[in-house]
Amino acid sequence: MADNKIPVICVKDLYKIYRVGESKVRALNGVDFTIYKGEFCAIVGTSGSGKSTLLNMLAGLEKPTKGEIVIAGEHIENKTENQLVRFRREHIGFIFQSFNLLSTMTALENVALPLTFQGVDKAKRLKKASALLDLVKLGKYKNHRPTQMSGGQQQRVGVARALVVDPEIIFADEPTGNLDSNTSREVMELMQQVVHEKQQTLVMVTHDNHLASFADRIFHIIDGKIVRIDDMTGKSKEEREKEEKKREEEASI
Ligand SMILES: Nc1ncnc2c1ncn2[C@@H]1O[C@H](COP(=O)(O)OP(=O)(O)OP(=O)(O)O)[C@@H](O)[C@H]1O
Repeated sequence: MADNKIPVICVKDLYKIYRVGESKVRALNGVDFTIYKGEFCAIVGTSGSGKSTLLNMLAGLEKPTKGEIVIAGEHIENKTENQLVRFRREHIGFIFQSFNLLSTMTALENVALPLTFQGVDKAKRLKKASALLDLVKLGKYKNHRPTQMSGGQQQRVGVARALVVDPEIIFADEPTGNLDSNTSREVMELMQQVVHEKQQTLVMVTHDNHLASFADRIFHIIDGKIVRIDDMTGKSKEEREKEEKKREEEASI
């Protein structure tokens, strides 16, 4: 990460309280943090800890009960639905667990699709999509449809599609949930490399400590609160694995 840190996501005193009948669920219970340009951050926690709620708030898909969210310099908590649609289109890329690729389109067409919405002309769209598929090492699969590719290859198409519009910020929700461990590692290393090269900002939510260990910083969420942030910046793969093992041992005590 650069020395001059540029804040990209600032969250202040964030609460999300759901009412279920007579009772209240504090899905987010006072969350504060800042994420900087060029960072890969993982939000890790068990099922029901509040990860998806937090990601939905950051993406403006749900309104907080209380608190502030500033993304790329703009407060998003008070934006209208139309403003949010435009905001997401201009600043944010999404990578989901289910790849959400269109089955009737080739890999190239799937990756080029988001550029259509930006009004980019066809020749440019295909050129850019092609370069992205080369980047995710799918140069030979440009004309394959999703059903003609493995799960890992489809996920890499999903990564290429999220990156094709050069989003400042990428949100990923369990991005390798359907993949085996080797393919997961490949996808994570790819995301790590691309985010650092392009100085984008990646926020990933996961329940998996091993996946989280690929991040620069790991935010641990329990019962709607960030209880600890581990800084892994500059640590080697071996050091990360050692720390992950230590965390697992601590968790089992
Ligand atoms: N729409 C809703 N109405 C009521 N309660 C909700 C709603 N959405 C989430 N919750 C509750 O808020 C808490 C946090 O849920 P959330 O989905 O954010 O957890 P999570 O960490 O993403 O879990 P998982 O890994 O299982 O997806 C849980 O107790 C959940 O039951």
